[in-house]
Amino acid sequence: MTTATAATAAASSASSLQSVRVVLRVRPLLPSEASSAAAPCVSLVGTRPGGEVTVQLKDQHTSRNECYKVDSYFGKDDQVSDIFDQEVSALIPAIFEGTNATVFAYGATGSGKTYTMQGSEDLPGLIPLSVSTVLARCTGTWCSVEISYYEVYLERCYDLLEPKAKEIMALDDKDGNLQLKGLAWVPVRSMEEFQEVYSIGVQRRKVAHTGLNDVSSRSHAVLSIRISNDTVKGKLNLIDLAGNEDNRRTYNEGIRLQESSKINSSLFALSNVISALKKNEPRVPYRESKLTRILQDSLGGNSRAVMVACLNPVEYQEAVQTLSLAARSGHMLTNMSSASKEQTPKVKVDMEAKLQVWLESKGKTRSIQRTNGLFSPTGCKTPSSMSHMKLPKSALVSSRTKAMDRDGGKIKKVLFDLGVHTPAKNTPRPSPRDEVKTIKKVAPPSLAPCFEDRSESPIRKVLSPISSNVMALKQQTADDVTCPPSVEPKTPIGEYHMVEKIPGGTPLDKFNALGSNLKESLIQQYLELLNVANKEELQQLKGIGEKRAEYILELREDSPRPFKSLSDLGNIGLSSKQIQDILRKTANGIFK
Ligand SMILES: Nc1ncnc2c1ncn2[C@@H]1O[C@H](COP(=O)(O)OP(=O)(O)OP(=O)(O)O)[C@@H](O)[C@H]1O
Repeated sequence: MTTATAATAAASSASSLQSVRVVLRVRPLLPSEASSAAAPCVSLVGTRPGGEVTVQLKDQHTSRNECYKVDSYFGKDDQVSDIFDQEVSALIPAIFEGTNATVFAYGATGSGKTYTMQGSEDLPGLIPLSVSTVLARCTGTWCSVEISYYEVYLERCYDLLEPKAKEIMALDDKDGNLQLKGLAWVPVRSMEEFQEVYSIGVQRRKVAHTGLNDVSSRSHAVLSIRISNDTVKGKLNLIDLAGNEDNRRTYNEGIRLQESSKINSSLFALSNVISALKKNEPRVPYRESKLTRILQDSLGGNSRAVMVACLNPVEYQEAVQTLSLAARSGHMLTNMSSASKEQTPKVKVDMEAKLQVWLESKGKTRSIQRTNGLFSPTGCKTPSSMSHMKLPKSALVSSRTKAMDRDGGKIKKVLFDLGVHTPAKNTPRPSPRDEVKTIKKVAPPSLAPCFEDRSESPIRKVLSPISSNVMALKQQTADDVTCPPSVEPKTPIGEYHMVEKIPGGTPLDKFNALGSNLKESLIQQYLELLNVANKEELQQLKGIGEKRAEYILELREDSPRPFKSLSDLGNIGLSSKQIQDILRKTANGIFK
């Protein structure tokens, strides 16, 4: 057992008490990634016996870093069987008492969700491990086991066990209970039977090659195991969610972009549901997406859930996005590097996630390079950091690719060959030669190769009084864990003070200072207006239409003052050029 698993072992007894546990799974570097100059962005900084684990995300290109708390952590040396033993197996006895449970793998595309849920021949995932455990428990009893397997694709449900992709309808019965009309339940009595049925379904699932994953899942796939005996029926849902996608990186177009927009909005809806459940809110928004609708009887109430948040260790932005959405689920974000930072980053991240969903639901994407590249310390990417954009084919053959192999029209039984799952200590680990070890450490890149030349950009000049006041933030401890200090650019908010005197300055210096202060004042007033104006007033502002005004009001519900600096305008989908235009027109208006 590794250090991380030892720390989480103590937590496993506590796991049965929580309704939603969030566990972090960081996959190893793939051979194709190991050769790039990327260093891991995630590290374990502290554990508390029987309690949470603190992880730090750190961007190697900037000084930005964040700490999050999760219920447990599984690193590159941990196996899926460790996750099963410590987090999932505890859910199984409850389904024999009629309680439903859900385990879902959540994360960006290529972060290892399918690897974790489905696994491979040699290293079975949580799905086969769960089925074998359930079957073993049923041996010698009157209990029957059935499985269903379906996917949610473009907001519609399709049965993966039916030869012709049959659509399933989610309906309420007369008692108000959810029924998935048309869904096939197939009895399974052995792992062989399960393998046969499941591998056919796996091949029917919609996957496609994208810019980030050779075999990217385009749907959420739900494998349900239902047990029934004379008195009870219980269900365990095991869900391989489609990856949260950043279309700036995937280069998705057409149908891929449409898929991606639905994927992202349904994941966002899922995080809203979990957030509402965690906060015990009276209304849980199950009906916001098909995914949450079909999980209505397995999320909430006395059901229990485990969210496995999967991370690619070299993708900082993705990691932030994954952990912040998981944090929206009421679980994680607890510590930033200073008291003053405590609120802003969460708000920013939530806004980012919201904006992404909002824009993508309208078929648009936003260029973060254009907005963040100018204003944010995270936006300046070096060519080496962009090397992930077109990955060569992975040297590892994905489990799904293997599962999709055909041999003379006959489906190969390649998913796994497993009887009953044995505890982790007996599970064969990969031989040392199979382990991916190469993690390169690189010197921090210089700022020179940034897309935007900060010193020359006209808007950068306009913004210089704001973005230059970078200050070191105070180090803060989270319980006994310390997150390293960080710096964050801050925009002064509130009273604006005109600099009246520049000691020793020439009349021209004074005049230039006045101009710069006027610009700053204008920006501050504009931001302030966005923070306080009502919808009608917002609509009258240049560059803010009705939809954007509504969106601003929505953001203000989450955070009273969401606009603290110009970079926050990126969060309402305004590019740097648009911001520049707005400010220029506003300034022109003054002199009319
Ligand atoms: N723990 C791991 N150890 C070794 N390789 C892994 C691990 N996790 C994932 N991989 C490899 O990483 C690649 C991407 O994994 P996977 O297909 O599971 O991602 P995903 O999150 O399901 O992506 P998508 O959302 O696009 O379907 C695959 O080649 C897979 O074999």
